[in-house]
Amino acid sequence: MIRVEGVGKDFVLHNQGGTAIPVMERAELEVAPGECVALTGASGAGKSTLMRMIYGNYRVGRGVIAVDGLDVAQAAPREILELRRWTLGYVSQFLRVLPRVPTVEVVAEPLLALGVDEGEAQSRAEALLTRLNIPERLWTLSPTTFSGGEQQRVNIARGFAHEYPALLLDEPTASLDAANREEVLTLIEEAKARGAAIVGIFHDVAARQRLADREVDVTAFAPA
Ligand SMILES: Nc1ncnc2c1ncn2[C@@H]1O[C@H](COP(=O)(O)OP(=O)(O)OP(=O)(O)O)[C@@H](O)[C@H]1O
Repeated sequence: MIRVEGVGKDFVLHNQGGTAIPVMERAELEVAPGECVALTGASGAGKSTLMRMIYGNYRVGRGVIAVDGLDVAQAAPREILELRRWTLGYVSQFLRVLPRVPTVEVVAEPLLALGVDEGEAQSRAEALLTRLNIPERLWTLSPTTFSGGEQQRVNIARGFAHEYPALLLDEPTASLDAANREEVLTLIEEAKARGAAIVGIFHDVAARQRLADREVDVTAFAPA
């Protein structure tokens, strides 16, 4: 479902005379449906960079990144948007939303974008918010003023609203208490069980050991 082959990347520092800093070389990764692969390696090793390339946020310098058969490295922006709508979900560490949009709409939005009926999208959003212990009185408010943990749970609810065949998870349990962490781990296990291919960054070692079928240390992809 996700295949990374011979991927390399340089960051070009435009504000420093266009200096090119190589950050990755010969990256390889393969994730099958129903499998969870954890990216490991010290801070700065390139875990987030690889994940952002898979999502199409960072341009791929060299090599192939195929997601459900689409080469993200060569795809047109329109194809990447389609891939994100239907196939590839991404739960980043931080929630980014438009101001004044109610929480329940933030969560339902990926379903509405797929043409799911409004009532159905709303009830799926409400079920996820309930599961993730976001009190009902907050559903009609914008999440912009929520606590860090509440925002993270809204972000997770949004990322799990549609059953994406492939998921990228960046520290999904980072600021959660024990009960909510458990709920999120269960959601991820359910996604695996229905066949989602998952790439995750988990600094939470116990979470990583529980969820990951394999670990890939990105330090191996450091430029020589
Ligand atoms: N937009 C950017 N421009 C220039 N350099 C960048 C950019 N993004 C990341 N880097 C550099 O690429 C390297 C890898 O960073 P990355 O964030 O991928 O590491 P990481 O393994 O995810 O680290 P952490 O665990 O701390 O999040 C770092 O040296 C970082 O400074």
